[in-house]
Amino acid sequence: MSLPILTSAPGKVIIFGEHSAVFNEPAIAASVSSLRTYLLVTEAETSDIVELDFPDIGLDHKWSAAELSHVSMPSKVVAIEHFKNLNPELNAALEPLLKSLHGSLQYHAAYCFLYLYFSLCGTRRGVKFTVKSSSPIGAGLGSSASISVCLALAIGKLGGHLNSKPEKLTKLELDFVNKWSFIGEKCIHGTPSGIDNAVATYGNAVLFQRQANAETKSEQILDFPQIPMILTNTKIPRSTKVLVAGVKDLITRQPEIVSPILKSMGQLASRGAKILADLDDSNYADLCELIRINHGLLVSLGVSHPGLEIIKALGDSMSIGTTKLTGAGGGGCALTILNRDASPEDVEKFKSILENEHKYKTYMTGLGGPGCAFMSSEEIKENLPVIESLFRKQSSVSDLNNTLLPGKTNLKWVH
Ligand SMILES: Nc1ncnc2c1ncn2[C@@H]1O[C@H](COP(=O)(O)OP(=O)(O)OP(=O)(O)O)[C@@H](O)[C@H]1O
Ligand SMILES: C[C@@](O)(CCO)CC(=O)[O-]
Ligand SMILES: [Mg+2]
Repeated sequence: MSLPILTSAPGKVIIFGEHSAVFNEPAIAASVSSLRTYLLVTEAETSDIVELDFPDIGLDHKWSAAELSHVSMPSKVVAIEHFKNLNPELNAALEPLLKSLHGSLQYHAAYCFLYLYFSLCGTRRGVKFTVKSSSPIGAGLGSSASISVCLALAIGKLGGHLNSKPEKLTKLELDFVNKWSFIGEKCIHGTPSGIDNAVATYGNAVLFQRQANAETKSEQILDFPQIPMILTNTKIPRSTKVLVAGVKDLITRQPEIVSPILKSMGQLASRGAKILADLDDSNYADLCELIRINHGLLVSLGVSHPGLEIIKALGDSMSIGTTKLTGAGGGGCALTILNRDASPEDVEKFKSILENEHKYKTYMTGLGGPGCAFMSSEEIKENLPVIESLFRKQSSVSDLNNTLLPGKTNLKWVH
């Protein structure tokens, strides 16, 4: 596909089953309609470099043709070969390209990019990749999966793997994006379950389960109910990679105790899926009860944080709803499912205490909605000045959403 290329993918909220999903238990997640990542691929200033411009994490890096020439492409573009273990030769070859990057945010984003770039289109030079996100980064709402999906789709197109139909992404193409974005997630956090990239690829909501043979089973939940919910970002930084590794260590130390907890979490997700398929006044309290139990089990795995417990304690003491951490925990976000009778005044008070006293950020966003998408080169070219201005450092989340949010603007996205 010719340049420019523009891709997008949503963030997600895990309703049931974070952490247990990594250990092959079922889990439920939904895409978040208004929190998305966008990737623009354009010609670089010179024809012999590859440039990353990721202003959200302060990364602007150029690799020269000479540096890139030391890495050879893996011989076969078969995702399954990278599934269990990332390719050790490619990893070793990428190390010198990554050594000047600062901190884990930049390192992991660039590693994910380079791995997909060399696997899917490694000889192309003179390209610049710019990423902007309206989703908070490293906060439990699937930012790593949404950037991985944007990269897998754009690089898949650049490498000529995904150009079968101009007017839609076929099922096979979505499966390709899902597989390669899972590999991108592996670069970012080691042992992902694959639930985040599945939701970011296919959209809507999924009942997901990783299989023992590393394959995944995800059932789309098309009519996901709009559960009245507040998402609160504590802004406490954390890393999914570190938290997932911590749970693995705990299982190794306490297998008899922790394995049944993970099993219980899987049961919560299965039971939750049945309730969500038929949610009404009669079973709403059951849903809230499952949410409360899931949070308690996550606390027992050691992945909560005092900052998340503030949200839970406030929600409980105001009797406004039921709170559970979402995503990997350790900071980041919690969701509060509002009680049916929560008054608008109480909801406002709850949000205002969190925002003003604790300096947290709250969101009320719809769940479900489109997965990954791209824009045709013609559509981008017609709107290039506007689109390029959005990818500059100073553009805000509302600028991004006002102009680019799929389904909400006049620009045509292809799904
Ligand atoms: N907009 C972005 N620009 C650059 N890098 C990003 C962006 N969004 C995410 N990333 C990459 O994703 C990493 C964050 O991934 P991490 O899995 O820790 O958090 P998360 O995906 O937001 O939360 P969770 O996995 O719990 O849902 C960052 O370190 C960075 O490398
Ligand atoms: C913590 C975790 O379960 C969810 C992160 O959003 C990790 C994963 O499933 O990959
Ligand atoms: Mg992540």
